Amino acid sequence: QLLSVAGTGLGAVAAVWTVRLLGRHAWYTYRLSCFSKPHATSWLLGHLGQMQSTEEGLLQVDDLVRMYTHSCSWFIGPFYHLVRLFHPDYVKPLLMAPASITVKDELIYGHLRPWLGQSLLLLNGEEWSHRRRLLTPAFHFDILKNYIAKFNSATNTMHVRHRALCMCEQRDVNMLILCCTQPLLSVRVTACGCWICSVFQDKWCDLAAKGTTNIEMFDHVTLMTLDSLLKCAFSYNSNCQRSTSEYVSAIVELSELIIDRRQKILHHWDCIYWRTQQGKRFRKALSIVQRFTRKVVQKRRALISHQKTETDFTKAPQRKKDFVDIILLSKDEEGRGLTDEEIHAEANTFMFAGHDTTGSAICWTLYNLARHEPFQEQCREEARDLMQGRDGHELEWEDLSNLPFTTMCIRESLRLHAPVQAVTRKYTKDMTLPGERTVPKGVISLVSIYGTHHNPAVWTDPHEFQPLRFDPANTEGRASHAFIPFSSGPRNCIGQKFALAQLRVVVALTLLRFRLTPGVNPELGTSSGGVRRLPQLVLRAEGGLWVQLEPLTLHSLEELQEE
Ligand code: HEM
Repeated sequence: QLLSVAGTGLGAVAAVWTVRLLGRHAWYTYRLSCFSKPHATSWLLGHLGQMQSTEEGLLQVDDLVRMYTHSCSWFIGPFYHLVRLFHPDYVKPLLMAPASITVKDELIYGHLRPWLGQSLLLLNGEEWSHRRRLLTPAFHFDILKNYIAKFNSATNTMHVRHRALCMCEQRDVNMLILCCTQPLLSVRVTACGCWICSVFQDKWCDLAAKGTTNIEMFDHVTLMTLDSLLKCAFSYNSNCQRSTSEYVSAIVELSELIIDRRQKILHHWDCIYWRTQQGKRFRKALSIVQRFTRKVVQKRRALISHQKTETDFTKAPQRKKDFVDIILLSKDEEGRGLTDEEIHAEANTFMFAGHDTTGSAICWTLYNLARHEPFQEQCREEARDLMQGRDGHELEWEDLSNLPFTTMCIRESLRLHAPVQAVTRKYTKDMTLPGERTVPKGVISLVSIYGTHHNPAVWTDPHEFQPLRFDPANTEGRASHAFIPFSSGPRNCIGQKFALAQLRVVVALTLLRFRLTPGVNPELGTSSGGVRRLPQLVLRAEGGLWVQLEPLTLHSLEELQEE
């Protein structure tokens, strides 16, 4: 009897829930009728399963943009209602809306919360404004200048031939590779009998010297961006480009698990996810990352409290301020700083938001230049002119503004292959768009960066790589929100100057040292001209992005002093 009462109770709750869900669905369908709606599978399931994170998914966006020019509505079962926007005039009012009425929706951002916590990327309203004010100084030019040497050094590590010092004579030696138990592990014996056992990863010059000129860029470049972020955030030299780092592997694993979770609808529910294998792996990787961040922050706080004043601290010999130093010292108007918990969240966000995005931008820029030899040559000439008469192989802060053509190529690549394909928002009030259309409060607005960057109503030949679009002489009259790789408005990317600085350093140094041509994916046997784009957390390529390297200055590279 008890069971049947419980059953009736549950049935009643389910019925009320279903009626409410359908009522809500009908209401949003009515409110969104001012937007065009692409063909849906049914009145109930809508466009469920039609949005794909594949090449076909991007081609589908191209079709929507061609057909609807500025926007359309979309719904995923009766659960989620979206407005998809892909025209600057429609994107602008939403991105420029005050952050006080903007909410990051949990559908896209919720899975990041266990890792990033209450950080700038995920906060809303007043808490977000307060945090943004506190963090903005950490991205000031004066701070970014200090990072240029770290960008150079991380790039050098990616490029140069590994040098080993003979233990007894303290000089370079030719090494014999004795055994290779794993692809990366090798015991190396020097001519004089010293041995060095380490986990090595061959770098671009090593590979080229061994005759491997066809390389996949994503793995190399992602490790390089992680290496430099660790140096900038924590002054930590992880050596992760040469040997395995537990922390770096954990970050890579977390990013992969987030993509995996997004794609499995049942894994969206915490009560299911944490019981799965993936959930358990996520927890394990997370604990490694959190332990690392906690340790660095604790150490640094202790160091600061040992210094009598802030001035003493900043005057501490040799070490320039890193991201953690700055956020540990930042105070609001009332003298309030961030708690340890908040600092962990921001440091984790810095690593998450900075590594894949910049890595993707670097790979696609190099790929586009590999496919366009004359543009590549022009960038190389620009970099050579800059370095002429110099002893060093390093770019300096002042050099960055003297690479106008390279910067145009980077911008064009960010347009054609934007690392972040879309951002989403919910608004706490109705938002009016051109043509008397209204996005009702609570509906998800999906700002398609890809769609806006490939909109033929905005860009001529949108699928062509044409850097001169970004020549100042050609940008006049372009809509302010036509180019939005870093989003725009109050919640734009706080790290964009950091990313652009790193991009210029990596691209210029790479072109000074290597000639790039399109590579061949050995598994698919296709040249990278036929690459299939893969929009995940950031834009990648199925089977990787391959280029052919031709070293231009091997001799001088070998002379480079590694840190
Ligand atoms: C090419 C590289 C990058 C691209 C394309 C990029 C793109 C973006 C985009 C589109 C957003 C808006 C996200 C949203 O509204 O949901 C964003 C936000 C953000 N980005 Fe970046 N980003 C890049 C590099 C970086 C770097 C290097 C850092 C830090 C070191 C960073 C830190 C952040 C943070 C903290 C936010 C949140 C800002 C806020 O909500 O106030 N990004 N980024």
